[in-house]
Amino acid sequence: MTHPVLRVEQVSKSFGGIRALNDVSIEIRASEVVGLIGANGSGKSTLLKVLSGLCQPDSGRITLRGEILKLKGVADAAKAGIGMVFQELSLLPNLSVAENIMLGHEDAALRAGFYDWKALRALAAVQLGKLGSRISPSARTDSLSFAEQQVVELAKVLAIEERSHNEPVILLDEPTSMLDAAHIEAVLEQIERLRGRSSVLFVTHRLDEALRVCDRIYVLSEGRCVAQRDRANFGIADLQQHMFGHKLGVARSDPGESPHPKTKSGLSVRALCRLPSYRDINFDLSSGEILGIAGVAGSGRESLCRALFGIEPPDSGEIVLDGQTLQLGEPADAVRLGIGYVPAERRIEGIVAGLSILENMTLVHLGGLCRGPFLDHAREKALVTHWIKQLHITPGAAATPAQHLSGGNQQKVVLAKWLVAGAPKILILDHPLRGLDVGAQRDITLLIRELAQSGIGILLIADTYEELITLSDSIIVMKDGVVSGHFPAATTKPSELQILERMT
Ligand SMILES: Nc1ncnc2c1ncn2[C@@H]1O[C@H](COP(=O)(O)OP(=O)(O)OP(=O)(O)O)[C@@H](O)[C@H]1O
Repeated sequence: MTHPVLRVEQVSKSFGGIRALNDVSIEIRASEVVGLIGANGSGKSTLLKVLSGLCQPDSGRITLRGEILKLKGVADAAKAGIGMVFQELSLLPNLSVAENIMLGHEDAALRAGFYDWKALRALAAVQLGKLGSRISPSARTDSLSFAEQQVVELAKVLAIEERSHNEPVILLDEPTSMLDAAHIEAVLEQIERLRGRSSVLFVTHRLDEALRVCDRIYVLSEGRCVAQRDRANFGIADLQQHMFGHKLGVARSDPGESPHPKTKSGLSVRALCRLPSYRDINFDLSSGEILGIAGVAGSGRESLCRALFGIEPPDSGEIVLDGQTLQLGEPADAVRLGIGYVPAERRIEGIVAGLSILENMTLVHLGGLCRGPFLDHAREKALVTHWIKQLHITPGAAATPAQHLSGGNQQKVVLAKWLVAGAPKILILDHPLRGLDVGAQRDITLLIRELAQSGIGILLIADTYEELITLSDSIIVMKDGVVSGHFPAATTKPSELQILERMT
């Protein structure tokens, strides 16, 4: 067995009264891919922040290759050979591949005070070569495909190898959570390539991914490390048992469940067009129906959803709700008319970081929570407390600032925002399960069904084909800005959707 490269011993970290890490001990051996999984709020990101120098532990010891490690910031971590790849790509699109890979370390290519561009490209080519890549170092980054950009991102992290004169330790924070199926595959392939060049700590909510690429897996629960085993000795059910203390049932439609109470009321979209994003879009969404939209990034589906919430008005066409033609100049119009929107980019569009859970949940509905001219604080508090409990939001104090919540818990707050003041007529859900642990995914899946059962029409963009098929009643496929097909979900297979999305 190889020796540990990185050893974390009894590390603790608290934020106010919250113990985010409680005596956590883990180790990563040379050339090993180690998985780190846990429910939302279990401490995964906090551990990565400690290891990348973004925050200091309160107690405990970290050693790297036998030497005690004290990190005052990310620059210290990079010097020691620890690099982090964040959820989203951090490359500068208008720079060349070589400039991105060597960013911050261009002095390695300085000759008599001038940049030697040939030397810079050669240094970058060395990093790309480590991953067996043939991408040209002089290519502009925004001319590359997503998968190629991901290779550049990893090559950039691998460049710390020369600076630290050691095999790097690479921290991957949910690198697949924002991606569609094809891109997830590309990232998992890159992780396989990293094995043997570096030691990797891989955080993911997708247990099947952890079981596929990791040699060993650690499970965190409420800030403690509760299990650690080789991949071969774990199964999905065991992992869930350790994460939640019990096995989870599967949130599938019960075949005996009565059909959604669909009615003739609902949303109709006619000849909607916004060039170059989409054109001639037509569909109906009845009350109580869940309509899934399949399509790859750039198919126009995100832009279409934004039009239906008044963020990006269409050039032409008609949006009709319950027989009334809507003029959606801005999101406030959509909210007033009963349309809710849970965006994919919740941390940017969904959450106001400086406000509390309570303020975030009630922000768009204050009018509906008033008794006469005054805000009914008791009712507001009772509703917010109800949804905190219903969605298992932790920490559960309504006054907690939203920026102190883990990513998954922030997401639950954004969803609750549309539920506190009575149901909207139409709810647009853009990747509603993204970033949630498997338990929360199951809770939200059941909740989405209940919302549809209660008569809300739901327009859904999902992370995976399976999620789209399981949740939807019917599915439209968008390709290059037009609707290329409309199918009942029950008889559609994931492979068919994949072909339809990419068919030319
Ligand atoms: N800056 C902060 N201030 C206060 N509390 C914080 C802060 N950062 C994290 N926490 C709390 O620490 C706990 C662990 O959070 P962390 O983000 O590490 O969880 P996580 O496992 O990464 O969750 P997720 O899967 O949802 O991203 C949570 O209860 C969170 O609310």
